[in-house]
Amino acid sequence: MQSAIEPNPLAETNGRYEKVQNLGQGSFGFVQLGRSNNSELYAIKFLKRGAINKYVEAEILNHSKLRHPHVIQFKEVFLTSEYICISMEYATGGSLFHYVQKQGRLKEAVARWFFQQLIIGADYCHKRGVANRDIKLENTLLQVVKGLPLPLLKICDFGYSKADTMSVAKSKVGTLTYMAPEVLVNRDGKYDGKVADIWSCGVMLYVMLYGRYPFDSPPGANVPKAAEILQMLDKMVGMRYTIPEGVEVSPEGRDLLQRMLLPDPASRIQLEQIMVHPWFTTNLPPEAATMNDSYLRAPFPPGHQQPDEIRQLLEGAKQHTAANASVPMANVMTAPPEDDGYDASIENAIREDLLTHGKSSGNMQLQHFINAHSGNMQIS
Ligand SMILES: Nc1ncnc2c1ncn2[C@@H]1O[C@H](COP(=O)(O)OP(=O)(O)OP(=O)(O)O)[C@@H](O)[C@H]1O
Repeated sequence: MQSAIEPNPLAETNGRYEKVQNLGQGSFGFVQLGRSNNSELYAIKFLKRGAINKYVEAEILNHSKLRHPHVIQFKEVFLTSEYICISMEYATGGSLFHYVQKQGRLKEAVARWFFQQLIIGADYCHKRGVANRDIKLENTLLQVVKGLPLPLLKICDFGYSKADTMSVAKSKVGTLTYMAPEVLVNRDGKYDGKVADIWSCGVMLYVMLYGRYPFDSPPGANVPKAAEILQMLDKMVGMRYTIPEGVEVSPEGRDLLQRMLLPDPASRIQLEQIMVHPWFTTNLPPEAATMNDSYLRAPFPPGHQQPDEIRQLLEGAKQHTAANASVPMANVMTAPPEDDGYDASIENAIREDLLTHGKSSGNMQLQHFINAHSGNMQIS
């Protein structure tokens, strides 16, 4: 039975979707399982219409551009009086985070199975011009497929409403553990998101193989202190990640990890190189190596929502609240508001603090790294 406090926005869709159950709550919205009027199940993410800003918009548009077996399939965006709703493929197997947590750590062959799919999915996204910027075990879902010994991996969550990197740090300390060092210190967003994704994939591989994070995240508080982030950054820059005792990983696996977790983004291994690395190519089905060429060429099916249509829908949603949501979209197209509602002051304060602490730490290697990547060459 529907509880009074559980929202059911799908009731407004005139039977297009009906709510089946709640799937979960994120920092910026909630997700429900819905059944469409042709009896298919979809995961539907609900974000408050007022929460739409340029980041949410970009991320929804990015997701809509992707069509690949290792990316959660975007279906459509629609509005209810209070929410913007993103309908997408429903992954039945939970997140890879829970899978790894349950097993403690994964055998090398199992980790490779997931990692190969992660990299092929990321390569497709990058070739479509989309960097995920929030790759982590929690954002990779599993699809159980009959006849397959292990679930398929699906990249999901294109950073809806949290594309700004330090906003992630503020909202969820855990995400910091996947963040590339150049992202942590960067002031002006001029890092390469695709190269940063490779770092995050390296952290994921490490966690799958060792059952722990390579660089401990700052403890406790919701908003981590700059000094704590600095300790983590120091380990990243010095490549001091812990190798737990008693865990055997092949030399090829360790070599790949080391190349992915290189602090200097320019020296970090690239996706094309990962895809020919001997650890990666072991047991790789021959068709997997070239599958992205076909997916990049494949046309979208008829009826696929076009970017302009999505933009128009979002624009309408931004302009109109519950009270006047029924105004036809054609009547609500006006210039986007200047203020997108995003308050960067806390993030900026943490970052400035971090850079100041780094500057005065006396650690030359750290200072050098910060100089090179903060976007402010005056720190010396
Ligand atoms: N396509 C999907 N299929 C199945 N479950 C999903 C799907 N998308 C999201 N979920 C589940 O819904 C829950 C909420 O997801 P959501 O993306 O809103 O937040 P989150 O990623 O858990 O947290 P945050 O927003 O803070 O990163 C999660 O448990 C997630 O696994």
